[in-house]
Amino acid sequence: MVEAVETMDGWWSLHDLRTIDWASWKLASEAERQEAIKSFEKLVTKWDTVEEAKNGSHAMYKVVGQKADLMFMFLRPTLDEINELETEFNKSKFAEFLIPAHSYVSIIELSKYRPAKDGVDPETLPETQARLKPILPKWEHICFYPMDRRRAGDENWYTLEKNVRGKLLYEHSLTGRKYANKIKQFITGSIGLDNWEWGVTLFAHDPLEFKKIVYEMRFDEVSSKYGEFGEFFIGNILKKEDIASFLHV
Ligand code: VOV
Repeated sequence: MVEAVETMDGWWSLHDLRTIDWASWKLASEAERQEAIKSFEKLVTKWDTVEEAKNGSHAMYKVVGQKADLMFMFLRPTLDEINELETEFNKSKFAEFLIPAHSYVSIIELSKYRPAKDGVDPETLPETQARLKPILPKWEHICFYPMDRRRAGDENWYTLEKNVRGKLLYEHSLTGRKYANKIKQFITGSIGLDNWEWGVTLFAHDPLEFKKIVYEMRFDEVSSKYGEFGEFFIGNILKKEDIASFLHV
């Protein structure tokens, strides 16, 4: 029987995408719009406080294209906290002008393909803990997409021996390392949690780097033979201080 791989699981994650109902936003009174903006800013301040206390993290982006207008990525220690956060958001004045566009539930995941060094469980290392409970970068651009590992005929990831999968992922990591300082990647696992097996969230200063890394990785065996991809979402950062001008009509 093929051996599964053990995973190290960190903070829970929610990608929450919303479309702004611009028609009702424009029909609202100026006082109502101001109330909605204030409610949104208040929430962001609360999320910032959680992040400062290192009890979670968030990212907030304006989506390019018509799939949504806003993309949030929330990280919290428990699924309950994720749920509380989205419910509080849904109850806010601002949410009266938002239409859910898409959501994705997963958990920050690292896998244990490499044998433990000197018998030390990697999960106990501070650097691993920092990667499992990361503070998301506030870089200018985000790219999010879900993916699966193929399970078809001879191209079946789940019938490959663990050491073969480990080797293919090691080769994948070599391509990834070329993008150090250009791309920050967060892999969230969603097997048993959502429709795809992993979520890939990338941050970049230059959005062209998304195309470059994804293109180059398409030729790595782990992607060319065993990668299946879902919808892509691309966004530009929305800073708290720019909320009012972004929503100005
Ligand atoms: C920015 C660079 C970068 C780097 C350095 C990097 C490195 C690594 C390492 C070392 C490992 C394995 C151990 C672990 O940490 O789990 C992984 C794992 C993984 N990756 Fe990756 N990846 C990157 C980037 C990166 C990208 C751009 C993609 C999308 C691939 C594409 O074709 O569109 C991706 C996917 C994944 C996935 C889905 C997994 C989990 C697969 C599984 O079967 O378990 N990844 N990845």
